[in-house]
Amino acid sequence: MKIAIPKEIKNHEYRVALTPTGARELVARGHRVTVQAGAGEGAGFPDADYRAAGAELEAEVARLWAEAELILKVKEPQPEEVERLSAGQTLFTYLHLAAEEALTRGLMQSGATCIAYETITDRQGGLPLLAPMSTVAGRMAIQAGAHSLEKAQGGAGILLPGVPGVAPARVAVIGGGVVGENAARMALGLGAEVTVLDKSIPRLETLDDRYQGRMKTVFSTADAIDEVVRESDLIVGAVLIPGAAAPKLITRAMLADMRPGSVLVDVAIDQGGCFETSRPTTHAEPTYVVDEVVHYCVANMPGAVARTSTQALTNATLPFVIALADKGWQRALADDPHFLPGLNVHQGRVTYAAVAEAFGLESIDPASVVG
Ligand SMILES: NC(=O)C1=CN([C@@H]2O[C@H](COP(=O)(O)OP(=O)(O)OC[C@H]3O[C@@H](n4cnc5c(N)ncnc54)[C@H](O)[C@@H]3O)[C@@H](O)[C@H]2O)C=CC1
Ligand SMILES: CC(=O)C(=O)O
Ligand SMILES: [Mg+2]
Repeated sequence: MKIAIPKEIKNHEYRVALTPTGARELVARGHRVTVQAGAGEGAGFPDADYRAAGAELEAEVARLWAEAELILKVKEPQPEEVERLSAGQTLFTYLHLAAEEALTRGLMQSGATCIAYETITDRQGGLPLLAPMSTVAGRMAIQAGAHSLEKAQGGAGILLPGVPGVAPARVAVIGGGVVGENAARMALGLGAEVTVLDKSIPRLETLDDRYQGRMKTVFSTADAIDEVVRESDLIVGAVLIPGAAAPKLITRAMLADMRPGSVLVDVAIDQGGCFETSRPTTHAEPTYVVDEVVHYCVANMPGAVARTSTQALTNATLPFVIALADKGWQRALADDPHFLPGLNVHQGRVTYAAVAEAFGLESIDPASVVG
């Protein structure tokens, strides 16, 4: 199969969808891998490494897209990329469609088959292609939050661990899944006082057991959120309802209850964000202030640590890429009930119910298109 790896064009996105190691695996199976010249540079993978792995390099981006059967990317296609997509092609990348109606409609119009990393499932009920980047983003959320608490960034001037004689900061994490656990773990490691809120009792049990009560676990209700809003220096938004737009858990009115200089890090921003005042930001300008509360809402946090993230992403995606390349998308999805929910859009139809619901569109069962 002809597989193309474009250079990512989103603001400060340095990841690439495939490492040279991944390219070598595909080439060894008889596939033709074409990488856009310079695509791996931001992640520390020069063109020569891809060439050595048996991939071809292409400098002309229009030709790269036009000749591909399967396109592998990291971030959702930007408008000029949507225009390059055509019927008969398969796109495999993060899509987060429930947060972006124009993108959803653009992909429908392209006629292409669009498979999202973030809605593929596993036997344990997890999201195996989201998990590696959630791990990265969760860990980064505390670095970003700690930096934002500095006075020069608009923060309250609070050091997360405190010092002897001065209390540590209070950190609340709303959503105790992969992002949430990793954020909480980093905050604990830095010596902050940590509370995790989740709606899932089994998840709270796991966290309580794993961290032996070192973090406070709280069932997530409106009352519980009111309380952490009043008490926290840093709040991380890490909720997810798979494939759907994130629920707004902190409203603008509630910001009045936060101390000036408190910080909100909305990791769930890629699904629309879980705070009413969140809007997507970029690594170039990651924060803004509303009602004296600093907001950090970068939608591609792992892009900043592109080397680590690219390796972790390829480790997770490669088995699925191999299945797509070896079998074609229809057989690959039909053979694997956990791969099938990855299908979001096919030939103009939405095949993921939560995405269709977000925009009042009709969805069709993905099983009906794989035969
Ligand atoms: N901004 C970025 O660069 C990145 C963003 N993300 C995003 O972070 C979000 C979280 O991802 P994961 O941790 O992997 O998901 P996950 O599925 O592992 O965890 C989500 C948790 O939220 C909980 N939850 C749902 N509704 C809740 C509520 N009302 N209150 C409290 N908890 C609630 C669920 O029970 C679950 O434990 C997703 O939107 C994901 O796309 C992930 C990676 C990078
Ligand atoms: C999950 C995602 O959107 C990212 O890693 O950028
Ligand atoms: Mg986006």
